[in-house]
Amino acid sequence: MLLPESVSRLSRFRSIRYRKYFSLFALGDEMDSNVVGIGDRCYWKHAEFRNEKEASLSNYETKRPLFNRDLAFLELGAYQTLNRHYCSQYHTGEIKHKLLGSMPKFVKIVEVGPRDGLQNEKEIVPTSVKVELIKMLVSSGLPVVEATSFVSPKWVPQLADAKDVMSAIQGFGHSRFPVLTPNLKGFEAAMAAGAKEVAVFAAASESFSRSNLNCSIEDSLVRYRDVALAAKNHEVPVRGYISCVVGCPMEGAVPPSKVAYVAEELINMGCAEISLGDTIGVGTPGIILIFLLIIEVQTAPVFLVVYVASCLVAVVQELTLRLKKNVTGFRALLGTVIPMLEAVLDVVPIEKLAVHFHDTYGQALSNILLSLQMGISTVDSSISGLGGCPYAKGATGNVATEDVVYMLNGVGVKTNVDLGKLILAGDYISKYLGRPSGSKAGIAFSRALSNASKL
Ligand SMILES: CC(C)(COP(=O)([O-])OP(=O)([O-])OC[C@H]1O[C@@H](n2cnc3c(N)ncnc32)[C@H](O)[C@@H]1OP(=O)([O-])[O-])[C@@H](O)C(=O)NCCC(=O)NCCSC(=O)C[C@@](C)(O)CC(=O)[O-]
Repeated sequence: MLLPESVSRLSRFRSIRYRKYFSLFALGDEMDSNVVGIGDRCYWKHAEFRNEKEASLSNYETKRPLFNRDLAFLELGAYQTLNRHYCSQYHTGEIKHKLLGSMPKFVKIVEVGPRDGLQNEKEIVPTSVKVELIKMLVSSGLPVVEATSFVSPKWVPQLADAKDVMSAIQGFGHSRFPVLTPNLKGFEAAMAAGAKEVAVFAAASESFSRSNLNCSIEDSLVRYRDVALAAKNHEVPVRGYISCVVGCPMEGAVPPSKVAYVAEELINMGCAEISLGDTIGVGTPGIILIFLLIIEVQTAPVFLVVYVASCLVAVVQELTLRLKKNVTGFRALLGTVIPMLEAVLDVVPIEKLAVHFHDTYGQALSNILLSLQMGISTVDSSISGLGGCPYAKGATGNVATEDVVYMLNGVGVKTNVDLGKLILAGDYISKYLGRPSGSKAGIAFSRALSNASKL
């Protein structure tokens, strides 16, 4: 089934009153094993309302009726409505569309909410809440949940309970729980607390390195060589973060060559994975995609129009910036993420790269899609879009995990993450923090859930 057909079907579905459509849809999937034949499972089901009391569900392709029920039975309410995320799964088969041809089939999501998310909270979150959040994240199927940091509690008091968090989550599910370690002291504490993976965090900007680590880039790399050596002796994998890969809150634009330099140093000291952090969320996907998309836009309007619009905003923002700085030429039109990724790809194998986008300017999903099209298959994100770095003023949260999973479901890329359970985790932490979720998908699902409970 091709993307354009699915998209036009999706848009037709929207004409149906959404509350009822989604309840029906979810029920259709739930009843797959008993009621719906094998051949019907992979196709969109078509919900039709004959009158205010009855509805029917049919296989959209074959028009085979699946069942007719009265609405009272179909509108089972909250549980089914949570499953409305099925609407983002346009098909379950192979991705064949040429625009999506280079996308990976599976994306590993690295959840950074409990660490990156909670390190920036004004009020310190109690250990029990952190532990419950991690438990919920694990139960959603996330393969990696970054649990905490073994950094100086003077610098990040929010994570001073790292040891207690680690001891409480031992034995939780099958997820991996890496932790941040800025030096040997942190590494040793992490090992004593039972950590089996660690991460070091350098920066591509000198000023940011000093404000985050109180040392130069070179000095941080010296420390990290010690950590990497100790980790090798313990047979513990090390992830290497690089902050400010496109822009720095103090220095402005960061040259791709600086990012590539730090990436190469981290790889050479033995890091198993390099995560490229757009710490202040200024990266833009660039105009190249727009040319590509204009060719495709006639065949897949709904999906692409949204994407093109966000690219256009990015380009206007980029051009304005460049004009202000008197920079001209084609390079400006490339955006900032493509040149940075290209420079890093010269020195790090693609399978060792991860992207870590903050959503300060609303560019994170576009940048992620672009990175996937370039072949990257590991994406960092944070539940409910929590986060920011205490040493990067103005940086808002990371891209929300719920939004990333929703988008990946929509383009048929597997994550093995249960979106319904993620939404519950996001709801839990947002309620605790007493503010709305930073995830658009999370807010939409929660609203639908509360509407359904009123049925
Ligand atoms: C690196 C240091 C420690 C240097 O900080 P310093 O003050 O230069 O270090 P120091 O060696 O002088 O130590 C100061 C005190 O901290 C203690 N200390 C020293 N190390 C540790 C440790 N590991 N664990 C516990 N305590 C430690 C040390 O013992 C001493 O205690 P005192 O003697 O004064 O009582 C400090 O700058 C620090 O902890 N920085 C961490 C900042 C941080 O966590 N930032 C957020 C994470 S990075 C991020 O979020 C970006 C990322 C990864 O998400 C990607 C992106 O988006 O860009």
